[in-house]
Amino acid sequence: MVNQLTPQQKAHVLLESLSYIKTFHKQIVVIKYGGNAMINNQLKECVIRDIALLKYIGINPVIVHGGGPEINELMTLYKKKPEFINGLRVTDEETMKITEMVLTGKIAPEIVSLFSNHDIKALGLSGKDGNIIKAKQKSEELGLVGEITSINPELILSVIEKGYVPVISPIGIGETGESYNINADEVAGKIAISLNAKKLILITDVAGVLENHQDPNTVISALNINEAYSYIKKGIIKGGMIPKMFCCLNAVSNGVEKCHIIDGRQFHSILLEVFTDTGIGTMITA
Ligand SMILES: Nc1ncnc2c1ncn2[C@@H]1O[C@H](COP(=O)(O)OP(=O)(O)O)[C@@H](O)[C@H]1O
Ligand SMILES: CC(=O)N[C@@H](CCC(=O)OP(=O)(O)O)C(=O)O
Repeated sequence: MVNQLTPQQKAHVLLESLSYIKTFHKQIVVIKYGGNAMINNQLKECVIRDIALLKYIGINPVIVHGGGPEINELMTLYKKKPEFINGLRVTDEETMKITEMVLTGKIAPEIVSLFSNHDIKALGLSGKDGNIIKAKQKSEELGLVGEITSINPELILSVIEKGYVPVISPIGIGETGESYNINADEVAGKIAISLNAKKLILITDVAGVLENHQDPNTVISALNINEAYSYIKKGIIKGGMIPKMFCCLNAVSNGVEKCHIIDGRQFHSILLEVFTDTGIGTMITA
């Protein structure tokens, strides 16, 4: 499982995992698995194996998955041009159907199957199931993009209680049962808060928050709320990283101990971030 690690890294992972098991037994860790980190099958398999390991040692992972690139692909197949405003997909009725097909019809069942290969029982849940994610329209121009109005953690907690790994698609349900498309980072942050999760891990396609985002060797390994705001003010944190950072800041301001932004393109990034002192991505705390 940890073949790609150096012997020193392996030893460190083992030692750290012993103290981790004590601290984290039965604790909930919410992991947002973004679409950009799903492109390579080998990496996908590796992410699932690492999460399976967390489950084996008694941690309760909850997955919130994305799938932006696959939604783009299916839209293109249907001759629709993906369009974004501030990182959010403009979602008309057809796009909403495509989004649900991809997220709850394809990606969630695929993740469930990958867990099943490791004897882990996982359950795909649309955010609509059991009113997990209630939402309303965010803005006229974005169409069916949802703003979360409430999270009902009941169903997720009972699924965890029964020993399953919940795999949640970022779809919300409106007042009259209509579907809303919601950014997966936003969903992961709100679900982490509602579950009183110990940690929120956002898996993305950059090495972490970078001081100079042309240079992957400038990862900022730890940030607190004040530092994060100052990086946003200075324009160092920008674009797609801003909503991600706000999700983390909101989470750590509301009881989640630590958030991690890590690189899904790197093998075993979850284990390296969680079980080593320095980690490999960016850790955000209050
Ligand atoms: N300081 C920064 N460090 C790293 N990435 C940054 C920074 N500022 C902006 N970004 C941008 O944020 C992007 C990550 O956000 P996004 O593409 O929305 O991720 P995802 O698809 O995983 O949700 C990076 O690819 C990068 O272009
Ligand atoms: C409103 C909005 O933009 N929703 C996202 C939902 C999926 C997602 O967030 O996927 P990634 O994490 O892979 O980007 C979308 O339609 O792409």
